[in-house]
Amino acid sequence: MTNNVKKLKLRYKIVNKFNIKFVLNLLSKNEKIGKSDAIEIISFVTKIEYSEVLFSLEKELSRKHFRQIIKISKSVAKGKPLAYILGYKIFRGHKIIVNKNTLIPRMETEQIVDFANDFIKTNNSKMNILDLCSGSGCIGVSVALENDKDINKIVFSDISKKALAVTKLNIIKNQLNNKSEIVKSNFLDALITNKNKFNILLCNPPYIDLNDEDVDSSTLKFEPKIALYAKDEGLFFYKKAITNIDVIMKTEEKMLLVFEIGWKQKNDLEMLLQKELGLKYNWKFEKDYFNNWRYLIIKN
Ligand SMILES: C[S@@+](CC[C@H](N)C(=O)[O-])C[C@H]1O[C@@H](n2cnc3c(N)ncnc32)[C@H](O)[C@@H]1O
Repeated sequence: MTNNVKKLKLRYKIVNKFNIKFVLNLLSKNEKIGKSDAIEIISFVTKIEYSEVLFSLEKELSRKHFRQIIKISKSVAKGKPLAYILGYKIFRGHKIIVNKNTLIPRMETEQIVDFANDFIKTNNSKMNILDLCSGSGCIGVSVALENDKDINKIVFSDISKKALAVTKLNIIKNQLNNKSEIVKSNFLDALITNKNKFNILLCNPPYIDLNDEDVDSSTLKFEPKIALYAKDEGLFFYKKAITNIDVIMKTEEKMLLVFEIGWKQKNDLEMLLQKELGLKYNWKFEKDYFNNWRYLIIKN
């Protein structure tokens, strides 16, 4: 027997006996595949719950599953976001459907839901909520799932028909149809025309300056440009929202607005708020878990 055939036979033998531990080890050798991605891939292919994968290390994998895992891992190693391959992203523990027409929900954005949850818990009345620039709908869906009884209605709004189709899938999958509405709108335009008014506005708008060259290459290559960039050094949508608070919010009741912001935008936004709002409403900025200024919060 030649050496090569021996090697092949040996490989075949190994490849027929691999378990999850072996595959995790194999994937960990590629620095472009994070551990959580590796677990997510194994979970997706084997249908073992994500939380159970590390308790199933001795479980043997079929050749078919092994091949699928390797195929997905190769795409991830080449830079394709895992969420687009799997068709979902876990956001606050909720499985959110995504595709190439929606931004992949980010960890930073999860905190917006915390601000909303705190506000809802300290106010008794049933809330009307706007998820503005909804994309996949991750923010509004999470708020609805986490505050079942205290919500009257959630409006999901975006300019992209294709993104709103994904929002719709997430609403249906989570059985939120009876309290959700979808409005296609160029930012606030259609909402204002419809005379919609809200207690809570949550918004992660496009906020990258058109001239910013410091954008992650995978984001640039795979995620929709319309979800990323905004005019006026990235401030365009904040300006529009701030100057329309009285039109879009139920200012006679308790109100909350939360915006995700770029980590370099706090100073510019402070000047804008001083100019446009003065002392009319209270505002503050909060940091994310990475210690970056990430949220603008406005209340009455
Ligand atoms: C940064 S993404 C946020 C998506 C989602 N809320 C999230 O946090 O993952 C911004 C979203 O704004 C939408 N968008 C861009 N321009 C818009 C406009 N003029 N009016 C309304 N939505 C817009 C994009 O389609 C995209 O879905």
